[in-house]
Amino acid sequence: MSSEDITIDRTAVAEIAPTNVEDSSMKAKATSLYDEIVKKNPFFAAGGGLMLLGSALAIARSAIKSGSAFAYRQLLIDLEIPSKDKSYLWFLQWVGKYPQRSSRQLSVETSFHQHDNGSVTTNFQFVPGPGRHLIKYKGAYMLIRRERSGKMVDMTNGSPFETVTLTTLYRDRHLFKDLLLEAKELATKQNEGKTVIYTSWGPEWRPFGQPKSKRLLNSVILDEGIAKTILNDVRDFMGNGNWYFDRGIPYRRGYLLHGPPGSGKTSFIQALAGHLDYNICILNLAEPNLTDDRLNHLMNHIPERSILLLEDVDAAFNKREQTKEKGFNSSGVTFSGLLNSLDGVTSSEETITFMTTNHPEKLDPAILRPGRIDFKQYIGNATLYQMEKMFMKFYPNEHEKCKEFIDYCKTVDKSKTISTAQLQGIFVMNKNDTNGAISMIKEVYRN
Ligand SMILES: Nc1ncnc2c1ncn2[C@@H]1O[C@H](COP(=O)(O)OP(=O)(O)OP(=O)(O)O)[C@@H](O)[C@H]1O
Repeated sequence: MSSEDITIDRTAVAEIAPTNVEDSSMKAKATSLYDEIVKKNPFFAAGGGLMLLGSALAIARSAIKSGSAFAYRQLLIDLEIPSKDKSYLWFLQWVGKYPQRSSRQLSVETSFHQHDNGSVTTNFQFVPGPGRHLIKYKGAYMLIRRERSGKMVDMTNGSPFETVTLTTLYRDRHLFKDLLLEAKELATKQNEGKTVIYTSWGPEWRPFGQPKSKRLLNSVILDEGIAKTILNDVRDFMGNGNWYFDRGIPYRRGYLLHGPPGSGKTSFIQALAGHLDYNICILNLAEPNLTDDRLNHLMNHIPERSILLLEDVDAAFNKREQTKEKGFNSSGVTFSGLLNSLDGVTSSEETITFMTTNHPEKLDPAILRPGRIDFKQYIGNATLYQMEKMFMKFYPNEHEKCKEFIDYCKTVDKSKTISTAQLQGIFVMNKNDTNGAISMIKEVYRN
């Protein structure tokens, strides 16, 4: 080190020295102040200092917490799908088939698939069970949380309420819509060419079993011209939406099919729904725990593209009689409840309601007014026309035997009738035996 350096250093020391003197006196003051406040103060001695320290830490922790919640809100986005929403089942089906998925908690969903030849296969689908799962969708990671509410149980069907929450980066939020549309498309594709039959589960409509292969319209044999007349009327109604809207008339039409049991009323309505590419919502008004409120709610929440079928509509007209064993023995639906529900259906889509009854004489004339029932059709027991058609359907090419069968039926007293369901039963029991079918019908008529 040169002498010049030493000189400079000394000068620097000389400059700094007074400051250091000031500093050390300040430090001494601070120390004595600290001793005064902290060491000699009984409050601090009693742990107040620790309390202050704890509070400072708590504040810091809550600041970190709210900071991270803020960051979460800014960076991530959640989508909740409750089990009551339509898209819930679509999503579970979709994710069950999604390949890029990592889940360790699985739930099984068993379904039966009926093939066209009638055989049934069982399918097990593994869907994410309650817990956390991760998927990668269109390049974005999504966390799936499926949660079951332990306390809240859906009283109508005993199942716990569930939610699925999807979480992803805020910038990928548009993918939620893509994903749900994809799930809906998949569900629709699975139902293509099939008829979904909905039944009521408490206040909601739920698919009953797997979608069924469409029943061909001509497989239900009604008396001459009836099927065509009904089909034309429904088609005409469906094609005239604007006419109704322009005149402010509710866009709905009610049909009543009445007649003896087993004449094909329900089968025809199901086949008609399939023919029009509609699903069907079936509600039996004789159901003992169906109330006016439930009926009203269900009728106002019909799934899209569905025909509503109210079976045994006369049940609403039964007098409430009390029996010793069962209390009130009629259904919970009242006549005025049914009328209100029929009048109150508010849907932007068309509403097609079919009603069936075996006892039209029990219906109050109030239900028969247009707007409630616009089209009434009797579907009776088998006529000769239907007998011939059914015989030829079961035994194609057996023209001779068909003639023999019909000739015999012509001789039978007109007061003796047989339902088409009974007739089908005879043919089913004699699959390849026309003689067996002929002798069996003779037997039936004799008794
Ligand atoms: N006209 C018909 N053509 C073809 N099959 C029929 C016909 N009528 C009845 N069947 C068969 O009989 C069974 C019962 O028919 P369906 O339930 O449709 O009768 P329904 O008139 O609705 O009876 P209910 O009034 O008791 O409800 C079905 O398997 C159906 O296939």
